[in-house]
Amino acid sequence: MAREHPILETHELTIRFGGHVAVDHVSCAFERGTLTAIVGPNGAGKTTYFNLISGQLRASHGKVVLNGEDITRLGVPDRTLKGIGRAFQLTNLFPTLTVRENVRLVAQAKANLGLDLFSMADSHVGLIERAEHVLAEVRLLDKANQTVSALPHGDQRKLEVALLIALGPQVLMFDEPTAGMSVDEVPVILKLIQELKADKDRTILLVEHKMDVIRTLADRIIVLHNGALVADGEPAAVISSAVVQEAYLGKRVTEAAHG
Ligand SMILES: Nc1ncnc2c1ncn2[C@@H]1O[C@H](COP(=O)(O)OP(=O)(O)OP(=O)(O)O)[C@@H](O)[C@H]1O
Repeated sequence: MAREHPILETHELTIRFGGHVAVDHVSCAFERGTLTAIVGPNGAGKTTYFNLISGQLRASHGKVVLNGEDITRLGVPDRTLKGIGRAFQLTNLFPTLTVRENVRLVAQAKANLGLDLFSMADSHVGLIERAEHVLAEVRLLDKANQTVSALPHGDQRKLEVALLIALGPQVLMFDEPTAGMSVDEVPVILKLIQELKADKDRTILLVEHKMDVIRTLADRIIVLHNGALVADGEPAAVISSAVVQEAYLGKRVTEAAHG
């Protein structure tokens, strides 16, 4: 069977801040329907690499290619429209509106109907249905009528994922999705990401420090170190590789990974 081209590619992607090369000629391809964890020590360039892919930062050199199209020169809104969705970037929730209204507004924006809450939307059955479908996917349908400000923190994070999904992204990017979560909330978000992963049309990139999370979710790990890609492969092989043990994981984290 002929292989499709990867959904997302970076070619020699590089950014310099003054004399410091934060992301250094990173070439990597991400296949449809896979979840790749991006790991590396603090300051390795993981978030900067994410920013270059989602458009928050412009590359000094190299390219970002989505579905075969060079999107390097596009800003965040255009990249979002083309299918790159980044979670937990901003708290975009409307706190005084209900859960359903929040998702419906995003679905409405996606449908290019504008952001007027009181426009035709309430009679717009399709948008409501779309919102409810998304809420069912993140297991929030039973809270559709609740005001966002009254939701527990974990449900607000689920709602953020719902807003992301309502945009219909092909690539979903999560930067430390469990950071700041309580022990009760972590499994909920992990299960949610696992369920999102089950949809083979979606490609997920995950920046994560916790090895147990990576082991649970990732099909593949790439390792950044000093801005450069130093390892790439299946989780077990990458975690046990000498380069990762020495350059990144170290004894302490390895112990944590088995703990
Ligand atoms: N806007 C900026 N201006 C100058 N330097 C920056 C900027 N953004 C990031 N850097 C530098 O680039 C390097 C990579 O930072 P980045 O935040 O991408 O690392 P990281 O791997 O995500 O780290 P962490 O795991 O701590 O979040 C760091 O040395 C950081 O100080």
